[in-house]
Amino acid sequence: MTTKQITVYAPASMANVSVGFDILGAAVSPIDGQHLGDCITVKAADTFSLKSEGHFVKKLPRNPKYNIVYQCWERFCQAMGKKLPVEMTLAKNMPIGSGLGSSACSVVGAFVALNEFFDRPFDEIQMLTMMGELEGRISGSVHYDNVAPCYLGGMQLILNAGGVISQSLPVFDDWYWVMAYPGIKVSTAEARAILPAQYKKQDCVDHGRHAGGFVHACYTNQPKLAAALMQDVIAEPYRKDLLPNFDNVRAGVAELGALASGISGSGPTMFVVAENKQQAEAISQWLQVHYLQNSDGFIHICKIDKQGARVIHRQ
Ligand SMILES: Nc1ncnc2c1ncn2[C@@H]1O[C@H](COP(=O)(O)OP(=O)(O)OP(=O)(O)O)[C@@H](O)[C@H]1O
Ligand SMILES: N[C@@H](CCO)C(=O)O
Repeated sequence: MTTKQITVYAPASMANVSVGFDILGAAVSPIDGQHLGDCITVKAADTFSLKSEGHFVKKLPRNPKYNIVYQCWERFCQAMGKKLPVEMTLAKNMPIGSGLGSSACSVVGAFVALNEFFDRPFDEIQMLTMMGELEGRISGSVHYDNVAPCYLGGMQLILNAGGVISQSLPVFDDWYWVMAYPGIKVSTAEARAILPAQYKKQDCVDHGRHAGGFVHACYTNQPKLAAALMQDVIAEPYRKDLLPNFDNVRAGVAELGALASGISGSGPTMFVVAENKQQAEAISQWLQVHYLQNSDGFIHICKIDKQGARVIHRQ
């Protein structure tokens, strides 16, 4: 008899996308088919256990109870009203504190794997609510701009009104997203703590124009206008010093024809938008030399991942 087992892949995500601090995020996956995200397996067992493996496992908390996957299991059991004896395995393929939604990958992967294993007791809203809660424990406040795209795929606009948490935006299918992780860590909680508590009126007006204009450009299929509006007056001016040589790197990729560039989530990963594959490859090579800081760093040429978290193995 085979033991019931499910493995879920939860993709990386880029929160904010420059124009939508805490309200916009997109899932991304490399065009070469590699997995950029965590994989979580849930298997039938007599007692609960959690095992972690993968390239970035050494960066996880030593005590498994501090692993967010353990806390997701506890929260899922609480929602089910009973302790669920399963063996969970986290393949930690994402660097922590990267700006690629590493904790969101673990949170989404854990909830989706448990929900699939127990034949979907929870609907999309219940799942997203629990995911936001768990992500909030780590970063200090509930924001859905990593968990929603990682779970649902595509580019997600966080609405949080009228019983709706998030809905997808149309995306520009031609765009390539070059994601460059320099290999250093930026803590989300710390990158949030350095932001001002209040903003000038002109910044609020510009932010509304950029965010509203970007959504309009997506719906009216105007890629050049959308790219021109990808500006961040909320986080980037305060966070850019956390990234290595941000202004020079941005100027360098612009010279290579990049349509836009910015900080992925709270950094230090940078995203760069290229209008074709050849340009994406040239930008990737340039970033390899000018942005990566050590051997942990990497660059992936990505497309928006429209599927989001998915079962990749079931038995
Ligand atoms: N499974 C897990 N994956 C990632 N981080 C975890 C996990 N379990 C616990 N943590 C802890 O959560 C914190 C995650 O920090 P942080 O939010 O800065 O990283 P992140 O999720 O990678 O950020 P970002 O969303 O910018 O990629 C770290 O202190 C880390 O030790
Ligand atoms: N919107 C969040 C995402 C963190 O990954 C922030 O920028 O702080």
